[in-house]
Amino acid sequence: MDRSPAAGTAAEPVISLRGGTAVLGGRRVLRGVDLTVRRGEVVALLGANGSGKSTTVRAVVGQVPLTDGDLELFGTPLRRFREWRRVGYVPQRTTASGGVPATVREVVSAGRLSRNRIGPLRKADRAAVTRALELVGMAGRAGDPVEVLSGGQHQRVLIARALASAPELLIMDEPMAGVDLASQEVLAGTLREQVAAGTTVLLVLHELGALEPLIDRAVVLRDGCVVHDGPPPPATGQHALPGHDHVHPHTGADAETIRTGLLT
Ligand SMILES: Nc1ncnc2c1ncn2[C@@H]1O[C@H](COP(=O)(O)OP(=O)(O)OP(=O)(O)O)[C@@H](O)[C@H]1O
Repeated sequence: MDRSPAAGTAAEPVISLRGGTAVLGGRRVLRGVDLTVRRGEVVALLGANGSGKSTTVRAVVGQVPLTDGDLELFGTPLRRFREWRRVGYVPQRTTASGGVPATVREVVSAGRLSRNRIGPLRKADRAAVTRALELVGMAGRAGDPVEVLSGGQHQRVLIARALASAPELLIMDEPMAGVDLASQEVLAGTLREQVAAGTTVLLVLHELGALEPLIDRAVVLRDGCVVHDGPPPPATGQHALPGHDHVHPHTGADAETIRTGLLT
């Protein structure tokens, strides 16, 4: 899919990670990762279980400190970067609430806080929250407690929270994992709209599946190192990549992602 800017002008990097090294639990889990994502690109970060995909995106959003290497977001070194409203982040298999009753609208509204001081949302914020809920097909559930939602609906709410700030860069860690087929369809459509609107996207995936038509480039990790950076591996060939031994914990739901062709 060609969303590149005018011929001859390379889009500027939105994410620039050079030689990223991270240590967790006394182990080097990232060992010199280079990752560049340019404006308008859709990049998939692939690799076996434990290869460092989540750690890489957590480092990009400042949640895991780098012990070595350089990281810039929108051309600004991470330590000086303050414009977090430009970034939407959906972590892996998270829950939207920690036991405190919260409605769908409240959770999504949290995505606007980065634009405001804590306090009542302005009219524009309320409109953005409603729009984000509409994007993921959850506007009719705005007043429901998140506890009553299915896993897939929950994920849609978390993605709406990330979209509520209209981010220029959207980072999602395994957005389809454990998500029912109906929600997969909605999420795929939402992502397609975001990409069409020019949003830059970094997706952690364990396989391209139905999202493949959207992906411009794939970066494959193995043992904390980049072993491929280029065209997405063919759908069936991905598992043939050296070192690919991913365990598939969500067989039922994920098996469907391969066949649905939701984005075609
Ligand atoms: N908080 C932590 N403390 C210690 N080790 C950790 C921590 N988080 C991750 N690791 C280890 O770092 C390595 C990379 O983990 P990471 O979650 O980045 O891999 P991944 O490629 O996202 O895998 P998966 O597909 O299973 O999510 C793994 O060996 C993991 O066990």
